[in-house]
Amino acid sequence: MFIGREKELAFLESKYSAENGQLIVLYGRRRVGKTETLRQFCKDKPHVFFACRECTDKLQLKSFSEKMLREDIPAKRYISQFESWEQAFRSVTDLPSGDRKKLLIIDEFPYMCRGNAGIPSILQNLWDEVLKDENVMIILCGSSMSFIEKELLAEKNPLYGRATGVYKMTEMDFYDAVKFFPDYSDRDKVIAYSVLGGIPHYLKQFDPKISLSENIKQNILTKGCVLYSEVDFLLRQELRETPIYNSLIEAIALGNTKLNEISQKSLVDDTSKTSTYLRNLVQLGIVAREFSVDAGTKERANTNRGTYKLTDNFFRFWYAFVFANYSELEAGDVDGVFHYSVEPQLHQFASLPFENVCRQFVRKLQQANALPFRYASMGRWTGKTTVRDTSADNGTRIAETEIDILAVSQSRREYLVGECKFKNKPFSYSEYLDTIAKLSPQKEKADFYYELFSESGFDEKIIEAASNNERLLLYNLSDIVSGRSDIA
Ligand SMILES: Nc1ncnc2c1ncn2[C@@H]1O[C@H](COP(=O)(O)OP(=O)(O)OP(=O)(O)O)[C@@H](O)[C@H]1O
Repeated sequence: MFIGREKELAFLESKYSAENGQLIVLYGRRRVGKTETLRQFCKDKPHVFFACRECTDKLQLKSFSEKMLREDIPAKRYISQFESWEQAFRSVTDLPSGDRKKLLIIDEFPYMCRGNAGIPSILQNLWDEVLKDENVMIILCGSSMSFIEKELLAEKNPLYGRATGVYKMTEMDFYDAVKFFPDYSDRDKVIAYSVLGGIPHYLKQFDPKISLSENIKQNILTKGCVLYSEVDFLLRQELRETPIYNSLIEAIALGNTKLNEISQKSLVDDTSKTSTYLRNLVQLGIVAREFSVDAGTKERANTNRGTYKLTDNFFRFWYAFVFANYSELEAGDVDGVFHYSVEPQLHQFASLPFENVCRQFVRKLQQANALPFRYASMGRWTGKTTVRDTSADNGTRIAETEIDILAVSQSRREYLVGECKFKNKPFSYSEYLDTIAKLSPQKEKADFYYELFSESGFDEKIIEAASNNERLLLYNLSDIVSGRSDIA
């Protein structure tokens, strides 16, 4: 069953119905669902779908010719193979499609270019000369992010400026991801998303008919299953020096977030080298460099600033529980690892991804105009604040603090402070007071709203406070997971 991807399909449809030739580049990390989305898009349209292989240029041209000459085009009557790529690409204009667009999809386009570096310039000449004015749509698809971003779309590339649309596919959001296990409880949906993230290939490995625990055991921890070896496979495919990347990712998974911490922990010990390696992981969509929501452009440009987080939930899980227990799992002790390592920590492990789910929920509220104001930026806030400390001389001290969600309006006169709790007890009134205290010094200058998100509800005192305060909004797990915007 095909799930989600409405935005991607709407983008492709809008290009399909536009006049003039369309040259589209669609790319994204491996397993993100590019091929499946393209198949869904073209399933009710006349089209040619060519998947490039890693092979010589001659073989590629031969396979491409066979594919095109299977269509009812004039060339099939007098040749059995195209002599050149120029001739082959030109034949797109002959594809029979009635009055619809002639649609050619080239999947794994980087393989084609690897076999023949001249392909982009052949395509560019033909595009300028003929194709751009024809009723054609050519989609170039690829997963090699560095090739697409640094070469194909770079200024020096012949195809630069020709593409009429460029779309980078990213992982599914929480709301689409949980459609892979519709019968799970809300709590298990959050935990399953915390384990697998939004990559459809990973989500698909879970059997929605069996429990979350059984799925983790059978489909991640058991040697031989797809997800057991996926991380290794992906790193080997995309990067050289996998041992170094392994130690860097493990360092981040263990909670090291700053460049020098990661450098020391992974024993790379050279921050500029570490920074280069991390950049590659960011490009692959495995790691993200985060800044406090109020960080300026100067801070963001400084390579030593920012904190690193694993954005890919599955990688985070894999390094925390598979990599860390590799010998036991290799020996087949799945139940032992699950019982002693995964089960006791799983709930706590989900609390960080839960914050991300709540941010996605806030974004939904904004899209539905269900927030008290429109925010211009939203994210985690980190900074210094004054906290109560009875042991200090004046009863207070300055401490580093974090706010899970801070949304700020364009005028910076409205602030929404969100706190997320994924735990087995209700959000308490004193935790609410702690939240209020975090940004207290600036409060007089702006309007503050509080939104609290809790897995296990709220204590009576907060519920009463919220009933008398329209600037305090409470959201339960079922509100957040359903994504409904009419509850505020
Ligand atoms: N929207 C979706 N709904 C359901 N299953 C999906 C969806 N997208 C992808 N999948 C499944 O996830 C797996 C990976 O998808 P796909 O092959 O399209 O990814 P890709 O980005 O083309 O990967 P690669 O670059 O590694 O070839 C496939 O088994 C596919 O069936």
